[in-house]
Amino acid sequence: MEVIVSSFNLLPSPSKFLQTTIHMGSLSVSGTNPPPRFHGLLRKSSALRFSARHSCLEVRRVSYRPPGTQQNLLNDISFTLQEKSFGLIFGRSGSGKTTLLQLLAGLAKPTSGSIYFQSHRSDGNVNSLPESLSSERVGIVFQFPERYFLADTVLEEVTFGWPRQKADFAMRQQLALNLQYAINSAGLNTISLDEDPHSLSGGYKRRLALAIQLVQKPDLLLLDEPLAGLDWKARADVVKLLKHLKKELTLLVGTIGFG
Ligand SMILES: Nc1ncnc2c1ncn2[C@@H]1O[C@H](COP(=O)(O)OP(=O)(O)OP(=O)(O)O)[C@@H](O)[C@H]1O
Repeated sequence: MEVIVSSFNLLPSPSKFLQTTIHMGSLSVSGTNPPPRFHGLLRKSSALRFSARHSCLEVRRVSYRPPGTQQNLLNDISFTLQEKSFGLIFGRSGSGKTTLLQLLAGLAKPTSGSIYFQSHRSDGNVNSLPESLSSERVGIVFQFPERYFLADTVLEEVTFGWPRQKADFAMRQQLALNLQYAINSAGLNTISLDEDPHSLSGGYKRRLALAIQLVQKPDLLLLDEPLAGLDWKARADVVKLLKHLKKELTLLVGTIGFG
């Protein structure tokens, strides 16, 4: 099994394209190129610069063995991803991409190793204690997210997880701002919020899935095969949207790639 995490903003040389190869079991892969469908996103992110103070997602020596099994699905994985950059995990089907994303989203706990946000000063030294990835700070969009739509309207779908009891004014104001941010950021402002989610085009369904996560204003957004099942036009649409989103948050995408 193998998983490759590729990013143009891996530390410690942010201006240079670096590729981290993650060794799993006895196999390793090197010299592999990212899948072409994400090239535009990766090229753009190489132009990013460190800000005076920046925060990174740090994955350190993470291994994972599902409870009750004898074999590790992930072995000794380490990488760093700078905030507001785009990272790509690519590997063969069954190599563990989804498992890694689930660990990052806190849906399962690593058997060993650690996952945290670390803030750095401009000289590269750490600035504070590591912070855990709380569920409010991390969003995850699963493969074919439209299969999990439950509501009758776009508005209900985006606000599905909101508190049902009466919120005070400050909270309602914050929720309204978050809603506006999610709708605008996901490019849903051209459709009616009364629309049935199931009647949307493939590309708009993916936009809606993104809006559902964006409404909680995460720092890190994880996407599992965000282009799967889309035609070329919808794919281009989603890639364009991701390019826009990486200006505001850290994106990590899992996708099939063979090198
Ligand atoms: N809870 C579990 N117990 C045992 N095996 C598991 C468990 N979860 C996943 N697996 C196995 O671990 C391997 C990695 O699965 P995972 O879904 O993470 O791979 P993937 O790279 O995302 O695959 P794909 O590209 O096909 O989605 C697969 O062989 C899968 O069957």
